[in-house]
Amino acid sequence: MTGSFHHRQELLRREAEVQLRDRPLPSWQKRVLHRFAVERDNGWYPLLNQFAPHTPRQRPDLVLVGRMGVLVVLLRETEPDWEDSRAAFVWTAELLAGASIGSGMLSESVLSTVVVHPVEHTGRKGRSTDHLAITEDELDRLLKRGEQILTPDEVLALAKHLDSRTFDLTPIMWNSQRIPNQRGTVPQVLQEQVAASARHPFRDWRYFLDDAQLGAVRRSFSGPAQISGPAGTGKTTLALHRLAFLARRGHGKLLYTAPLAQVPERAASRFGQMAPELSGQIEFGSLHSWARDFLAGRGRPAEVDEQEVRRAFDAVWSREEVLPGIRNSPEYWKDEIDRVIKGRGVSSFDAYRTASRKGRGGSLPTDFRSHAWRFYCDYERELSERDVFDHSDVLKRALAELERRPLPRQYTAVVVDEAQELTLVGLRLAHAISGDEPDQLLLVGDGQQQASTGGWRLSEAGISLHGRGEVLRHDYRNRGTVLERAGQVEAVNRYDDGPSLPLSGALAVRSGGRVVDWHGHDQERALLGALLTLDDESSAAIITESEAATEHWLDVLRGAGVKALPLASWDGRDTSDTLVGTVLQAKGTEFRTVFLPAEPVAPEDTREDREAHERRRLVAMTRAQDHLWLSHLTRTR
Ligand SMILES: Nc1ncnc2c1ncn2[C@@H]1O[C@H](COP(=O)(O)OP(=O)(O)OP(=O)(O)O)[C@@H](O)[C@H]1O
Repeated sequence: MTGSFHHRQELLRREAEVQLRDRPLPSWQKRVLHRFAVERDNGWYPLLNQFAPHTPRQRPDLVLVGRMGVLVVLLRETEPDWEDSRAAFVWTAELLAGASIGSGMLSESVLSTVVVHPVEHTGRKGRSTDHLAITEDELDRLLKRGEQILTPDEVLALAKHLDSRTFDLTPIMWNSQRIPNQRGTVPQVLQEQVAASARHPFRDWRYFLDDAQLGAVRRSFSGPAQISGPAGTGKTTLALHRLAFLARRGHGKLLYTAPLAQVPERAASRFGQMAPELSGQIEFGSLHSWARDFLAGRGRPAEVDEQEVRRAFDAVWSREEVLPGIRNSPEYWKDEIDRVIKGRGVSSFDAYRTASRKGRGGSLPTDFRSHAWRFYCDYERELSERDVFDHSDVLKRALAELERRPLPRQYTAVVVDEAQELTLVGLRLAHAISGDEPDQLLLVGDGQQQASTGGWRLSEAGISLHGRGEVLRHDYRNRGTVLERAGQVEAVNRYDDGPSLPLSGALAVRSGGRVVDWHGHDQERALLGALLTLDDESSAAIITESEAATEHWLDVLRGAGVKALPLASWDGRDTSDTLVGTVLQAKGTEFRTVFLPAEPVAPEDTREDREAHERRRLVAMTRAQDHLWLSHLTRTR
């Protein structure tokens, strides 16, 4: 066996020698090419640049397609400029842009650039932003180690695609005409993969996109744009791919932000799994932390003293007279200040009287606005007497500062995820950060998942989409049964500025799944029982409405000896602990199994409260990939 293996290798090497004999290549390059040609039997397909060794500086000398992806190879005596290695990458990526290989469209993450130097090279080696530099004696490291991303059929399809797209690259040691396709039709391949994926995602989001996603990744927008689509349709995935795509085509900074604290942190961790070499080019942070750092950088106070702010609010609340006909909870009034008055940047009673309360409707008593305005003025007085400011003030100040003196260097792109949670001031700030170059601001969101109340129209922030809106519809996360149930939730979309699609219109990519409706008295026992029967590979979370319920369930789990972790302190990495947290903390997450216990919730006596509650329920349910457990507690009297 070993003998015949070596014999075959020797045969291939000799064949390569004959094929390359007339090429005026330096001997070290020939050695490298022979080595690659021998790998043909291990599923690597080499394509040589027809101009090699006089390959134009910004082109690859060789492209190698294999199960571990596509290698853009530069054979160089000295280290190439980063612009050259990037250009070689982009050139190859553009050739592959339209390649559809059964399970989807290929993302650029399957490509990587490698610079191979002769063995005597003494210069820099290792990984940089733009390439991996090695010497010829380290080729094994490249060809033998690594994750297998592509099937043999896909490898061949890609190699053939490259061969057919350019005269610059020619197959060495293989002939695309002579190798037939090995298996069935494209949809058949896809179906097989979906069916075979009972446990794991059937395709890796880092390498495969659908055509709507890929179109939006590559599309050149001539102004602010929006990506929408129901839960699980890959909006964040698309945004991350777009950032990588843009990062590879420029050297400016890019920003990914969201109006929620944990979302950017988790996105950063996903981006690190996809394109770690580009991580330094992209800033990930919440809009508040961006505003705070920006103000601090300009020498302006920016830290919010949360406790003092709470005391200021409580002081006003304790003096509050009950207003008949309106919900008298501190949360309601806090929301009115945060989302409507300060959130919309209203600065006078006259402006407030006529201000839109989009998404904060309900029939209000006639003197509601004057009452609320008085409340707000009292609160502001309390803040200033304590010499503190709140989170809304931080956004407002950052916006004012940016209008006074714009950023010295603009971002190449600004992505705002969970955009439906922005206040109007937040939206204006995001717009101001993105500057006035077109193609910079990308809003990513889904109105049906808006957890907070209140809203705006893009035009109020001077933004118009002019058709620059993409809607995704294939749900990659929720299995059919879970999607169907979540689609029944009446989550009213109050954010619908651009085109959108309700969850009930989404198409489940994966079928199956299970929804358990539990009825009974002792939900702690029932939930624990169900949790303990899950197999070890299942990631599980309990999602609650309130912080109090989160605390309760953490106690229940720990009391039963189950390892539990609050969602608020989870960094998004795989864990065997059961995660517990509120819907807001669960934004942007997903788990194989999700438990939704019943809990006493505050009476919802306004329409907007009821609507927000339904939307939060939809968010919670759509965190489940395979299995959803819903409690319908029969309360004992
Ligand atoms: N083209 C794809 N191929 C395979 N998996 C995908 C693809 N696009 C997205 N996914 C997977 O689907 C899941 C949902 O994706 P993502 O979080 O980007 O969706 P989303 O629309 O931002 O969701 P939500 O609005 O609910 O937060 C993730 O597990 C992601 O990896």
